[in-house]
Amino acid sequence: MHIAVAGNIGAGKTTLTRLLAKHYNWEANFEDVVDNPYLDDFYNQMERWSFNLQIYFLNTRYRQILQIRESGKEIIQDRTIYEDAYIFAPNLHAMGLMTNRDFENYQSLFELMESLVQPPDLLIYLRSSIPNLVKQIHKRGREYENSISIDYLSRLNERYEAWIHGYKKGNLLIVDVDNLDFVDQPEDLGTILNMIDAEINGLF
Ligand SMILES: Nc1ncnc2c1ncn2[C@@H]1O[C@H](COP(=O)(O)OP(=O)(O)O)[C@@H](O)[C@H]1O
Ligand SMILES: Nc1ncnc2c1ncn2[C@H]1C[C@H](O)[C@@H](COP(=O)(O)O)O1
Repeated sequence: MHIAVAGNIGAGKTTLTRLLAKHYNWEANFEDVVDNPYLDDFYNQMERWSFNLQIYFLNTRYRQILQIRESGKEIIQDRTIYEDAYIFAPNLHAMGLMTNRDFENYQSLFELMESLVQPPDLLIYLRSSIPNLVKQIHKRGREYENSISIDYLSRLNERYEAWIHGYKKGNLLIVDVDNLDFVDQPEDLGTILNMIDAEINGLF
């Protein structure tokens, strides 16, 4: 079984992935942030590093999906390849931070990869307002993320909402996280677990 957690920067994906992996005894697969060789440079100079970063994420995410399916284990994944290809990359292109030829090249590679992978059995989308994202990005305190603007987050959020609205690849659970403190309030985590239990029971 492949469960994936999707959501904008700071929505709580990594935190929830950890909690769910522990609760259900699933294996957790995280995205490559600490060892990412481009992220710091990207936030300093987006136009210069956007293509490099997108190829890096595409490569690492694709390898993750292949490994998830080959393992046959129950795995929860922190962010999907669809978010790279349907949200981040087109947003950079639309903002003039990725050239047409780089974006076409990227899309062509993604189309090939997409034809070879299966979507998750369950996608959990963490929906968050911009003020909540800003608060949680600051709480996390990664220095290179200080340059993230409200405009950038808002554009991403609009693309997330459009993507989720049309998501038909598999089962989808939407969780509004603005008023859910699953870090310090056990009953809020309980609310999410009940929602997930209902989804999982419906899968089998
Ligand atoms: N629902 C929540 N309630 C309280 N704190 C949260 C919640 N979700 C995330 N956080 C905190 O916000 C910060 C960012 O969360 P994180 O899981 O790293 O987000 P993401 O992986 O989506 O970027 C972390 O410090 C985390 O503890
Ligand atoms: N595809 C991506 N393009 C640009 N930036 C990305 C992409 N995927 C992740 N990121 C960034 C956003 C954050 O700064 C870090 C970690 O993501 P998070 O949502 O905090 O888990 O990588």
